[in-house]
Amino acid sequence: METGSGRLERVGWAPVRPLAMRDVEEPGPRPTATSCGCVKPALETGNLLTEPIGYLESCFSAKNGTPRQPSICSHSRACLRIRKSIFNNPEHSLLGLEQFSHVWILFVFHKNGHLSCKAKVQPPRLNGVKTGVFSTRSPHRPNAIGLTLAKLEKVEGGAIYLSGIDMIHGTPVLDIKPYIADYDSPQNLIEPLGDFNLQNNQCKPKTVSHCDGKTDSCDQQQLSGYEEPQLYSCTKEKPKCPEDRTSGENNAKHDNSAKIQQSSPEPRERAADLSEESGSCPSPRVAEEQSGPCCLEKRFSEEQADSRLRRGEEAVVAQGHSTEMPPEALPCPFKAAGAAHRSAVPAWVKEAPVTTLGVRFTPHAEMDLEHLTSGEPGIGQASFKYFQSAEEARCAIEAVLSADPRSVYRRKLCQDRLFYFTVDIAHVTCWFGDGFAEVLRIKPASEPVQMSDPAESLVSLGS
Ligand SMILES: C[S@@+](CC[C@H](N)C(=O)[O-])C[C@H]1O[C@@H](n2cnc3c(N)ncnc32)[C@H](O)[C@@H]1O
Repeated sequence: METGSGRLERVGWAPVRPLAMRDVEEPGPRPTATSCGCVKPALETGNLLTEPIGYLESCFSAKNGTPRQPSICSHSRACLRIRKSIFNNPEHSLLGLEQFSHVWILFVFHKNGHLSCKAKVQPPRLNGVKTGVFSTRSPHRPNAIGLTLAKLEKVEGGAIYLSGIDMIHGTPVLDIKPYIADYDSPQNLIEPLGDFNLQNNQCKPKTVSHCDGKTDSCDQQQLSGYEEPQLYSCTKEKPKCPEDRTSGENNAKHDNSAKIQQSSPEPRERAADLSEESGSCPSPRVAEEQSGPCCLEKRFSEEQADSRLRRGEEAVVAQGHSTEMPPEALPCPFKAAGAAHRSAVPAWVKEAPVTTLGVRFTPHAEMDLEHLTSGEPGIGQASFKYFQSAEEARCAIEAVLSADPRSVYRRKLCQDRLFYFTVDIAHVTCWFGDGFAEVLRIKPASEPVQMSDPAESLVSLGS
C-alpha cells in the first residue's frame, strides 16, 4: 500500500510475518516486534528503514509506455535532486561523481500498489510463461527495489541528470553508486546456456563456448557470431546521435583526467526485457525467430561499449531454466566453468518469442509532433522539458513502441485496442498491427506530472 509520500508502506520495515515463523527459519539476531506488528528497523537483521535520497523527475509520467529496461531508450531523461533532509549540503554528496559516465540507481517501485509475494512471475519477454522472480527484472518482487544502470549526463549542484532510464516520475530513489566496469562487469562473454523451449516449457542445455582471453578481439569474435535482436525499425533517416552531442556538451566532464573508464557502457536499443507481466496468462506460444531490420548503425567503439554493457546485463541472470525443470537438474554456468569471471544468460533472454515492431507515424501524428515542438497557436506554448529536439522525441517514441510496451494480456487479447502513453509533454495515441505499431496522434499532455515529494519541482533538463 502506498503512503501519502508515494512510498510503499513496508519500505524500510521487514515483511510482516509471524515471529514464530522467523524463529524457525531465520538464524541470527531476533528483531523486536512493536505494538503495531512491525519489526524494529535494525541493520543487523536487515530491516532497513529507508529514506529516499530524492524523488526522480522523469520524462515518463506513468508505467504505461515506460521502457522495461534502460537500454531500450537512450533518449529517456530524468533529474534527481538530492534532498536537503538527507544532507545539509546535498552537492557535497555528489562530489567526484562527475568523473563517472554511468551510475547505478537503486529505487523503489512505488507504484506497484503492494509488495509482491509471488515466487513466479511472467516476464513479457516470455510471453506468458512463468519463471522464478529472482531470474527476472520484474518490478513485482518482495522488496520492490529496482536497479537501473543510467548514463550520467551531468552533475549540477545537488542534482544529477540522467539518460537511458526506465523509471517513472516521482520514483523514490534510495541510492546512487558509480558504475565501475572492473567491478560490475564480468570480463568474458559466453553464449546463452540453453534453448528455452517454449513449446515444451523446457530448457535444453547447449554446448557452451567459453572465451578465456580478455582481449577485445576475442569479444568481438564472439559477438560477431551472435545474432543481435532488433529492437527498432526507423521509418526515417537515422537522426543525429544524441550521445554525440551530449558528449560534446559534457566536455568538461569527459576532459577530466581522472575519468578513466572508457570502457563504460552505452545503454542503447538492446533490451533484455525480463520484467514481470501482470494480468492474465494465456498459454505460451511457440518460439519464433526474431526478425526485422535495425536501423541503428553503430560506430565500432559503440559496439564495444554495448558489448560491455551486455556483459554487465548478462551477469544479472545467471541460470536458465524453465518453470517445469527443477533448477538443480541444470548446470550452473559459474560452477561448471569454474570461473568467477564469466556470465551467462538463458536463451529466452536473447531469443525471446516477442517480436520487435516496426514503428510508423501517420501524417497527422507527424504534424502533431511539429506543432508540439513549435508551440503553435491553439496548441499552447508547449515545449519539451526533457527532450532536446523533436527528433529526440520521435526517436524515444519509436524506441518505446518497437520494444512492444504492451502487456501480454493486451498483446494477445486486446490487439485492436488503442494504446496511450505520455513521454515528456507528448501524449501519444497508437495502435498495433501485425509486426508494427502506428502512432496516430501526439497531443500535449493535459496534466503536468505531480511530484511525490511536494518540496520538489519540475526542472528543465534542456538547460
Ligand atoms: C521491468 S522494471 C526494470 C527496472 C530496473 N531496470 C530493474 O531491473 O530493476 C521497469 C518497469 O517498471 C515500471 N516502473 C518504473 N518505475 C516504477 C515505479 N516507480 N513504480 C512502479 N513501477 C515502475 C515501468 O513499467 C517500467 O517499464
